This record gives sequence, structure tokens and C-alpha cells, in this order.
Amino acid sequence: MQKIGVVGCGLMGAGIAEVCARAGSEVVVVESDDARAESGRARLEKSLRRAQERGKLDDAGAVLERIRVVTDLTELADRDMVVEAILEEESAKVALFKQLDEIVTSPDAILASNTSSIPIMKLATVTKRPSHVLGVHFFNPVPVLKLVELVPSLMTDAQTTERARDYVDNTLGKQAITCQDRAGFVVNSLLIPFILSAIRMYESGFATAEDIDSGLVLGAAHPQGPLALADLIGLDTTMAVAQSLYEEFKEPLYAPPPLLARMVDAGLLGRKTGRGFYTYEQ
Ligand SMILES: CC(=O)CC(=O)SCCNC(=O)CCNC(=O)[C@H](O)C(C)(C)COP(=O)(O)OP(=O)(O)OC[C@H]1O[C@@H](n2cnc3c(N)ncnc32)[C@H](O)[C@@H]1OP(=O)(O)O
Repeated sequence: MQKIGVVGCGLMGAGIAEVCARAGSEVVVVESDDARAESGRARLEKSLRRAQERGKLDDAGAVLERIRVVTDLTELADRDMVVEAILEEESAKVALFKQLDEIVTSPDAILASNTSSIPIMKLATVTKRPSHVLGVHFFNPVPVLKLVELVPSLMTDAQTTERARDYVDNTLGKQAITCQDRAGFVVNSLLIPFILSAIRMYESGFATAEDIDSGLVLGAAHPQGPLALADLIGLDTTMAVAQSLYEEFKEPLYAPPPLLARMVDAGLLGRKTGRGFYTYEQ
């Protein structure tokens, strides 16, 4: 698979486009309008230049030449695999998969979703090729974290999953794990209730954000504490994943705490807006 498409050039989409292009694939990224395409391009450039400055990449320019950011979905027609990385909203993803099914011409092409929590079956069944639809879920920051979760639905061909695994393991040099099509998959089913517990602890006044995070960094060797991690993921995404998990399993441990909902209402979404549990320079 050499021709990759990515839909969405936000935090995750840009990261996915970057790692695919760094691995030698030719990548077309689609954004919904010119302004978003421009900021997506800037995000990619910044990340690649930073990798070059840190000596992790020889030639950022050569990688950028393999990436085109466009606003027309039909430019994905000739792709071998398209990875959807738009906002975590089921209706938007369903509408996009219907369009991709019409646009992407090769019957062998894979339609993948980077969703964190929406059942793959909901996306597969709106296409005429459910055997070629699966979840390919990356982790933030995509250039740093090695894991990719592969999530076949009940309708996905074993061959589709194997082709995706081969690309992830052998072309991207990451490591794939596979799990069933249940909300949250492996990582978020464990990580989100942990983050929600930290938010409840903070909300109750039990300890400060700094002390909760220091506890986990210094006492359990986590690279960052749960509240800083929620800010990195984005509080809107954290909330959306929690809601999907709660809807699927109806377990109280997945219910979003009121403080998280209020922060999302207020637009305090973490790093990307400059304020969440902490404040950040923009
Ligand atoms: C919600 C979902 O569906 C899925 C998810 O994404 S869940 C979230 C999963 N992510 C995590 O759990 C992240 C956990 N945190 C970490 O791994 C680390 O704290 C971190 C990588 C974010 C930052 O690490 P740090 O040591 O505190 O900071 P820093 O020294 O700046 O970075 C460490 C390395 O990562 C690199 N890095 C950090 N952020 C980066 C980014 N956005 N892009 C590229 N590289 C980055 C740095 O360049 C640095 O590399 P070198 O050591 O080779 O110089």
C-alpha cells in the first residue's frame, strides 16, 4: 500500500499523515475548507521541521513533498487505504463513510477509521464493502507512540486486517494489537475510567491537580499524570469517548463527571485551546 488518504488534518490526522509520509507512502490529506487545510499544512510543517531539528529526520522537505493537503474528497479516488480522522461524532463519520464508499474506486481499497470509541460496524454497514472496513486507531502524539489498535468488525475480511497489520508493523514500524469491535477497544476501556477517576478526585477537592499528577508520575512511573494527559488528548475527545463507553456498557465508572462536561461547555479543552486542568502558552 503506497497511496494513503487521510481525512482530517487536526491533531490525529496530521500525525497519521506524517508517519505515513515518513515511511515512504504518498499521502493525500483532505480538510473541509481552505483555512483548515492551511492550518493542517502548518501543523505538519512544524512537526516535521522539529523532527529534523532534533536529528530524528534527515530531510523534512522531502517528506512534505509526499503530502498534499486538499479540500476535495474526490482526490481520494485512487487511494489504497483511506484513514478517517475527523471529529469523534458518529453522524459525521457515517456521512463520510457513505461518501468515501462512492469515491474510492479500487475494490481492494481499505476504508479505515481512527475512531477511539465508535463501533466500526456502524461505519461498515453504510458502505457496500463492509469486508474492507476496519478500525486503525493511533495514539497521540502519533509520531512518538508505537501502538496502533486494529479493530475488525464482524464483517471485516481476515485479509483486510492482515494487510492493515502488515502496513502498520512493516511499513510504519509501529506495533499493531487487535481487539473486538467494542466501544473503547483495549486502551481507552482502561485509560478513560482512570482519567475520569482522577477528575472526580480533583472535583471533590481531595487533592490539587498538580498533586494528583505528581502522584502518578513519581509514584507509578507514568510519563505524565492523568489530568495532564486529559489536556493532551483534549477534554472534548475525553468526554466523547467516555460517553460512547457509558452508552455501550452503562457502567457508572464510564459516566463523565460534571466538571468535565462543564469544562467542555466552556471551551476549556486542554492544550489545543490553551486551558484545561492547566494553562498553556499558545
Ligand atoms: C484518546 C485516544 O483515543 C487515544 C490516545 O491518544 S490516548 C493518549 C495516549 N498518549 C499518552 O498516553 C501520552 C503519554 N505521555 C507521553 O508519552 C509523554 O508525556 C509525551 C511524549 C507526551 C511527552 O514526553 P516528555 O518526556 O514529557 O516531553 P518531551 O521531552 O517534550 O518529549 C519526549 C520525546 O517525545 C517527542 N515528542 C513529544 N511530543 C511530540 C509531538 N507532539 N510530536 C512529535 N514528537 C513529540 C519529543 O520530541 C521528545 O523526543 P526526544 O526525547 O527524542 O527528544
